[in-house]
Amino acid sequence: MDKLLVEGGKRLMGEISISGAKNAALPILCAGLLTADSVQLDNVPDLHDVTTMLKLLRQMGLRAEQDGAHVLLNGRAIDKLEAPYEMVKTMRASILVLGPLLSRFGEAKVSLPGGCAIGSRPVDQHIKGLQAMGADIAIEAGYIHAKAKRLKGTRIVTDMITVTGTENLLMAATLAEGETVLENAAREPEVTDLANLLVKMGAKIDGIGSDRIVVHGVETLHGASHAVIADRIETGTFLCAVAAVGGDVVLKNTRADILDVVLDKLREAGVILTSGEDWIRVQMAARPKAVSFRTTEYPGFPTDMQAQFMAMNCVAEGSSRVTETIFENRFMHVQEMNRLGASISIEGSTAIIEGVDRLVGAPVMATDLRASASLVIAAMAAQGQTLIDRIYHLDRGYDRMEVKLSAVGANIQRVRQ
Ligand SMILES: CC(=O)N[C@H]1[C@@H](OP(=O)(O)OP(=O)(O)OC[C@H]2O[C@@H](n3ccc(=O)[nH]c3=O)[C@H](O)[C@@H]2O)O[C@H](CO)[C@@H](O)[C@@H]1O
Ligand SMILES: C=C(OP(=O)(O)O)C(=O)O
Repeated sequence: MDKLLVEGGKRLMGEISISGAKNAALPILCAGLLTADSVQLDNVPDLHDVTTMLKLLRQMGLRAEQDGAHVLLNGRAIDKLEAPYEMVKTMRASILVLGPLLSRFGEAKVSLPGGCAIGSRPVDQHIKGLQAMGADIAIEAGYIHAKAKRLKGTRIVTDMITVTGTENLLMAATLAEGETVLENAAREPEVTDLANLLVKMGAKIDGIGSDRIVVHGVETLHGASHAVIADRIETGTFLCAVAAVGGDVVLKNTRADILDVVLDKLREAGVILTSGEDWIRVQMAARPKAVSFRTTEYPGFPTDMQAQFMAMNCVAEGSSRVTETIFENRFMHVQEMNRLGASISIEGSTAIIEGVDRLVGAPVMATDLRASASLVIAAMAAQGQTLIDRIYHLDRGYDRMEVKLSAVGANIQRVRQ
């Protein structure tokens, strides 16, 4: 099994190119199920989750040709309307095939995802929305089995804001009969990116980027070309790395306008940031100042950046409070950071971090995707060597993270033990 061996204490200098967003690429690949024409995608990141999604879509009969960041999809010959447990268990985003399959083919069978390290993560809102659109849904032997001759537009108010829930219902609504109103919709930039592709495919959507999306169903969708939006979480992860260890790095192929709150918090920590249309420069010469925050839905502070900021706070001057409001169990990195000498205690959904003068390398274990990234940052800020186990979590969502960081001066090696 692969591990990362990190020698800490190196400053970061140079340029990093940011990949396309995992959380946009995954729903966008599923949108290929909605048409018999070709969908041409660019800026698709090279990640295990993308590989898993392509495998899942191919076994349904979707043709997918991948050449680096280009992916060409064709949904003419789809003949299997099922997402099996073996795939869904390795990637929860597999649930995103449910809406498109049901809407275009009138049937879908998708394994229930089950819980994961960061929380129970039910999909009841996806089911509730599709039922409101007239789907007949049975839960049998761990599978969601959904049928509908043709989905019918309606007004859906989800109990909470859900990102993949909004995406599933949005895709389903494009081919439904009549008007669907999605109230309490997620406003994440990745939802907007998906909606922009759907419009290029002929979907009629109003309110894109707002919490009230109105979809006027059409009979069929056609092919389109689209470049996946930059990964704001990969961007934020590298910004936190520079904030924690110091340096001067330019992040290319990214956008500052989808990272407002994250950039504000970094400035509060003492980081110097400048940006242009598709780049962000991060400079850090001093020890960071501790920053407190609560995670919330976009445009608030993203839960997917919580662990990486905590790594920075571990070595910051002063104490901070970090409250997680989206997932009930997203502090699995705390024990591991404490093994490196951090001083973090947990009170309910709040972590209290007392910044320490130094962390010291030790063996640690990654428990989920962003926890893994936060351990890489903590290890880079620590003295000596840290061996990070279970990095398959990291590979699920980062495009060659250790290669990109090593190119700007980090000392990180992938080892097989
Ligand atoms: C592939 C993808 O895009 N993943 C992102 C997506 O996950 P995902 O879409 O799974 O997260 P949601 O936005 O759905 O979850 C938000 C909250 O709603 C709850 N919930 C959600 C749906 C539902 O039917 N019932 C329910 O109770 C969840 O358990 C969670 O507590 O948004 C999360 C929140 O920004 C991010 O951390 C993930 O990186
Ligand atoms: C939680 C995440 O992803 P997923 O929803 O795919 O588990 C993430 O990207 O941090």
